[in-house]
Amino acid sequence: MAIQKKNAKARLDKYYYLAKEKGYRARAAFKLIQLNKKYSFLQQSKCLIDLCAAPGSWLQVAAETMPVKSLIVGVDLSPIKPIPKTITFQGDITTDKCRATIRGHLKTWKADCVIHDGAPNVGTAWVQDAFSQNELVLSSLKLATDFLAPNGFFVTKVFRSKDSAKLEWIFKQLFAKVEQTKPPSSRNVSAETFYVCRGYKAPKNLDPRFLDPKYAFAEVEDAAVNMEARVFNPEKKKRKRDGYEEGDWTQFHEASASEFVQTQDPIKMLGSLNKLHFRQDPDGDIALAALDKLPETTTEVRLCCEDLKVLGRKEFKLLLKWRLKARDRFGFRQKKPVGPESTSDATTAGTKHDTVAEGAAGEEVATLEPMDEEMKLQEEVLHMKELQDKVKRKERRRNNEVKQKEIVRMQMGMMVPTEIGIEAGGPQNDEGTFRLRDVDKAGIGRQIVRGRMHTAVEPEKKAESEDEGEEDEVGDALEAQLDSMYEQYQERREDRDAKAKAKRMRKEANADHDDEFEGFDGEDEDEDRGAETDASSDADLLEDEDDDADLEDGDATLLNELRPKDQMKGGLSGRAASFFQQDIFKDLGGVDDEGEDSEVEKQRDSGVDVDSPPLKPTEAEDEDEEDAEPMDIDEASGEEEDDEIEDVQQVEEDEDWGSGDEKPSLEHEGRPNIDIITAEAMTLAHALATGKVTRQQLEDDNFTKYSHRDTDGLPEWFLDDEGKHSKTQRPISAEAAKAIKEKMRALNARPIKKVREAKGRKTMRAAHRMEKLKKKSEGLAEGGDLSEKDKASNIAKMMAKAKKGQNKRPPVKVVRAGGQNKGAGRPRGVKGKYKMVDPRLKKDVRGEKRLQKKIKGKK
Ligand SMILES: C[S@@+](CC[C@H](N)C(=O)[O-])C[C@H]1O[C@@H](n2cnc3c(N)ncnc32)[C@H](O)[C@@H]1O
Repeated sequence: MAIQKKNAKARLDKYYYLAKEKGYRARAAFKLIQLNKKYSFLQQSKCLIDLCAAPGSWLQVAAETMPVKSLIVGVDLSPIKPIPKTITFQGDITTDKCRATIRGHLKTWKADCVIHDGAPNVGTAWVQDAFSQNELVLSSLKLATDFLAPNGFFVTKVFRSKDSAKLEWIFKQLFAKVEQTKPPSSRNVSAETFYVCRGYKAPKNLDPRFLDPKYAFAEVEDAAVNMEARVFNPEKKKRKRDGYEEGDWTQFHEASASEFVQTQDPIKMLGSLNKLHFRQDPDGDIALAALDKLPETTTEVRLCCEDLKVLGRKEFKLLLKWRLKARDRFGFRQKKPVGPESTSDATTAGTKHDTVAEGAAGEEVATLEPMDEEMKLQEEVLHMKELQDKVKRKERRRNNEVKQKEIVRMQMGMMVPTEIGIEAGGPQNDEGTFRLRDVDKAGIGRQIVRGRMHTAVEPEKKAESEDEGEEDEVGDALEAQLDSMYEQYQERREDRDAKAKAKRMRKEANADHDDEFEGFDGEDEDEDRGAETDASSDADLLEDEDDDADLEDGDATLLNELRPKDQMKGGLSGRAASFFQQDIFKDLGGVDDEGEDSEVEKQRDSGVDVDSPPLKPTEAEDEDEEDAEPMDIDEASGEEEDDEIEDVQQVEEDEDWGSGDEKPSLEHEGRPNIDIITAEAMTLAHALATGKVTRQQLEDDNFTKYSHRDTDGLPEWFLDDEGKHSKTQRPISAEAAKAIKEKMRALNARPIKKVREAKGRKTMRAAHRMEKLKKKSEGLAEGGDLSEKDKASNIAKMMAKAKKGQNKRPPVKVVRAGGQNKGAGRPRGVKGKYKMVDPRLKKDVRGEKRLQKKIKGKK
């Protein structure tokens, strides 16, 4: 009794008290809480079935953890007191009635989770208990297969026994992931463990035998017992944890010695028996009697037969030898002819069965065919090949992953196409796109060696390109691919960034404008170029620029093409050239003069705006992230400035500049109205004006690596990138920088368009009012009844009123909240501004005022 009390006390651990404190019906609640903490299956489920649920602590946990309005059904042999948000009923989970009842509760639903904590009425015998618990698990699994939704959970308690491995195997066939775990609240002394099975595979057809305990727990023939090991390695004894073998309810097994001699499987007999006897039965066994009398049946043999369980390897050997001799005597043993084959068999077997096999040679020992040398080699080769394939597959997978990542990065705009080439080569191809071999293939290498990149004017190139047509095609395809990728990148960028789009459109507009004046189109150029390349060489063409005018049309086109675009039409850009072709410049000597031209060009290059007066930077320009900020003097440069000038002009035409006198004239006394818009230009102008530099020096200084840059044939992305970073750096003085800064500040200080408009509207309204007033006062003055004094005072009053009303704001109407003005929205019949007040607010305000008065009075 005392012992019983002690045991009962030991069971009242912290979980017991915790369960009491929290109001759970059993400490088992914490097992589910801890399982759920690890696998979070309750939160994910909207429908749950609790098998063997009484007294209901798991149901309590499920009800408080699962989402609201979840369907929770519990069943047990014992009645369950009602639990809020759950449906419970009494039933045996092994019966069809229980299945039908669950079906009735679930209707069309499928369970996301089936939990099972069943325990049969234990206590009779351990093996029996474990078996029935496992049977119960199979029954619960059967129900789970009926009701679980695909990917559902099955959580079950299993008692550790020899069948738990079989159960685990079954779980693994039905679920994607199976884990065994023991929550901390499960007592260590208990053999219970829990299986959490995730991802129900929901097979369409399931063999009923699969979940039948008869088949599921059936013993596999002799697989577990290794008789050979028992005989040849008797010293190595395995502890038998399961107790007696299934179906083997006696401890002692014996057989007659004659049976041992006659058997085909002596090893099995020696491994499983306890004794070989020589006892004669009443009906008699002649073989046994003969055996008993045999001289080979020595006392040692008899002693060994007495207790086989204590024998060692040597003794077993002795018994086997004795058996063979006896069989010889009885004529059972047919010796095989001794040949090389049998010898090799014996040797092979010998290695396996040691010396015992020698005695058994030619009769009972299983023989293995030795592996042929050639086959061995073949197998090795196959193995190597498999290994190689594996490595290749791994490599390919890695490459694919890299490519995949690259694509994702491209799609997310994290990578610009300039980076693609580098990575496109893949991990193996470190040199990537920039391999010299590829460059050479495209013929670019030879051009670089000659010191130029232009491809159109090399006659020998044509021949080469015929030979290397295929290679060029590859290069072209690559280039086209890069171009299209760059276009896609630009489009994406424009979608994201309106400034980029605005910039592109400006650029396009300018390009169109230029084309308009250049007077030839690209296609013609190409054709002409094709015709002329054979006959001309760079050197000839560049030798004498004065001969340009004498050349035929085709030659002129070709020459134009060969020069940088900036130098077209007398050193001016197409647009500038067309500008100076106007009639008004005809009589001006300086315009056509080359020196003048180049001067203008250089001024343009250095930021001197030859066409327009100082302008306020346009909104679009301000926004453009890549254009230099007005204050950002360092970043301004030749080529960009060229763009800048044209941009401003372009917008200037659309801009509303207000009064006409602000609109700049394009000319000043027949000459271009020159203004200085950058610090570089200001510095340059200052240096020229003060004679610090001469024109010659200026020209020399302007001859830089950027002067004759040939951009034809270069991809757009490259040019864009170059335009951003590769710029001429011109010197600027501190004074010039300061002056430009001041100028920009003054420009920025101008009111914005909207403010100007508002002011204009105000002025216009005032003018209207004055007009009205004027008309009224005229009427008053003409009225004959009034005296002059009255007329004057009336007019003065009217004027004063008008003046007063000018600044007067319309009154704010106070509306009482509540009644018909309940709720949101404008109160009915109220126009203009209004303020809602309620009686409470009024009272509060009054109270506040009274209080303030009191405080003041006391002071
Ligand atoms: C450990 S209790 C379950 C405790 C429960 N999980 C809780 O949290 O309260 C085991 C239950 O299994 C039930 N059980 C055993 N065999 C059953 C069967 N064939 N059908 C239904 N319930 C069964 C028992 O009645 C017992 O209530």
